[in-house]
Amino acid sequence: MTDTRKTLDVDVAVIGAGSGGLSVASGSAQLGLKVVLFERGEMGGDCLNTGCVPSKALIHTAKHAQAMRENAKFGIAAAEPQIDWQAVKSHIHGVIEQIAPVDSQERFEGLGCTVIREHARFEDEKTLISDSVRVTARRIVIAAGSRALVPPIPGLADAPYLTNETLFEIDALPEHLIILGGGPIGMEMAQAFTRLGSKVSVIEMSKAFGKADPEHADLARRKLISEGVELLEGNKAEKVDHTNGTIRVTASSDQGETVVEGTHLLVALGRTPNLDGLDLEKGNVETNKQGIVTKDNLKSVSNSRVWAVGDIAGCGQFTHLAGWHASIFTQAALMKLPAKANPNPLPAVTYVQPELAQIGMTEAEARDAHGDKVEVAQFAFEENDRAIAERETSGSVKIFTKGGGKLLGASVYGEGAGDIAQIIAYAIANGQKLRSLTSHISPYPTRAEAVKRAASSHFQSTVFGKPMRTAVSILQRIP
Ligand SMILES: Cc1cc2nc3c(=O)[nH]c(=O)nc-3n(C[C@H](O)[C@H](O)[C@H](O)COP(=O)(O)OP(=O)(O)OC[C@H]3O[C@@H](n4cnc5c(N)ncnc54)[C@H](O)[C@@H]3O)c2cc1C
Ligand SMILES: NC(=O)c1ccc[n+]([C@@H]2O[C@H](COP(=O)([O-])OP(=O)(O)OC[C@H]3O[C@@H](n4cnc5c(N)ncnc54)[C@H](O)[C@@H]3O)[C@@H](O)[C@H]2O)c1
Repeated sequence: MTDTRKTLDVDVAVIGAGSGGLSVASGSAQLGLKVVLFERGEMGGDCLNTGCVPSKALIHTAKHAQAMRENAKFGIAAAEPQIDWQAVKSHIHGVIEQIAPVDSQERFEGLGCTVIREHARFEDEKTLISDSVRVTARRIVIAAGSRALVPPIPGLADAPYLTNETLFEIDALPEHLIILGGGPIGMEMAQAFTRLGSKVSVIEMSKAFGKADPEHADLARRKLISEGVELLEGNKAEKVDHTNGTIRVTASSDQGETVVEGTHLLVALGRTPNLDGLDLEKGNVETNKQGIVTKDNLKSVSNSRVWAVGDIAGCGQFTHLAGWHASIFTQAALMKLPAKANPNPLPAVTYVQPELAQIGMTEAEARDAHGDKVEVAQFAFEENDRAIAERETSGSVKIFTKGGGKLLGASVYGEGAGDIAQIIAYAIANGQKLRSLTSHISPYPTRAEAVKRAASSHFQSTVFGKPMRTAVSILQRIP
């Protein structure tokens, strides 16, 4: 049979139109390069269609529902919210539709990219093929993302389980949602569905919010439990079975076996890279369990034409990291600059309410690296006037430094933590020291004042200590 594929020769070929691939394609096209962008599914990838956007839209709905229950403290009659799940889904899809034009085929064609809505795979080290085209490219960027990891837990594959790809499409609110995994997906969805009226049980083999600051994770954990989430920590999911609409998960812990019965099951046990179907051996692209094996500038270790960005680069799964990767590709591959993918610092925000934000090193990582030199500057929202006015005072800002005020990382737990933490991320990224967080006028009353107050607390003893008091008293003699 004759091969009728159209042949294209381009500067940059991108596999995947998610957060990473779209940023690579738009940057490359705007630099005047010839770009082909392959997407086999929806433009926008996970973040827009099945990840960040629908989850945050759902979380916001749930926040409103919870506010109704808690209204009495503001002098408004509290009420149990009536949830119209179909309307909630319309809200979620409305949000996706509103953002979708930014990621659309039309927009990228407008930027000059050739968009091929097909599955791409390697033919050889410099060629990609899909059903209708054969593309040779100077640079090939793999941005094929990841999907929910479904481990070989006996019975799971045969059970009617949900993942982030199906969760936002369910017909009715779950009566009892069992969630496997207490990471960001599990905990964000646990709080949201509990607030919407589902009974939720989370089965987590270790600790929920396991990557967060332990003190802040504990506050977040208690908050979710107080709202009704059943949290089974230290419980490993070992077996799943289902009959007549009931799903049973058997979990094991040091105390023995527990069986949890529910109506729905969400698998949130981490992610696995979308490596299959790419014929990576033909492209001589080395992989491991995390994804494509790259150098520290994201270039493949085995094929110098190939680069990896986003989840498939195997070094974290965040939309902002995928965007950062795209900028590293642009600098390293296109501008030949010595850019490195190691983000400084990487923010990780879990959008439970209140939010839980981690910037750069955790305290434990800081102590591992710098031992006793690590100091913690902290300020609690209990003493923040805005937090008091809004009656949401849980949490604090914690900033981790080493001798001389070098900023290493921070953890913020509290309302708006993701926004507040950006001030610290900016300071770290620009090589500023702790003192720099005290040198601006912070508007009153804002929660972000807590950053300045935390940083200032570090200098309290210097500013108001005995030597300074003595010096000031002497200076008062000067007329
Ligand atoms: C429920 C959930 C909530 C999340 N919330 C957040 C959040 O709040 N903040 C945050 O920063 N991150 C969040 N994330 C993570 C974030 O969604 C991902 O890190 C991000 O989408 C990764 O972007 P990517 O470009 O690497 O991959 P993706 O967005 O997955 O895009 C990859 C694209 O490649 C396409 N593709 C794959 N193989 C091929 C092929 N062979 N040919 C053609 N096309 C192909 C896929 O169809 C897909 O569209 C969340 C994830 C989930 C699941
Ligand atoms: N707000 C955000 O930025 C956001 C939100 C959602 C997802 N994400 C990204 O998606 C990634 C994946 O999230 P996730 O929550 O699916 O994964 P995760 O890897 O962060 O958490 C999975 C959890 O499952 C537990 N686990 C594993 N096997 C188990 C078993 N057999 N029984 C019980 N527990 C088990 C692990 O201990 C872990 O705590 C995140 O790491 C993050 O990068 C980000």
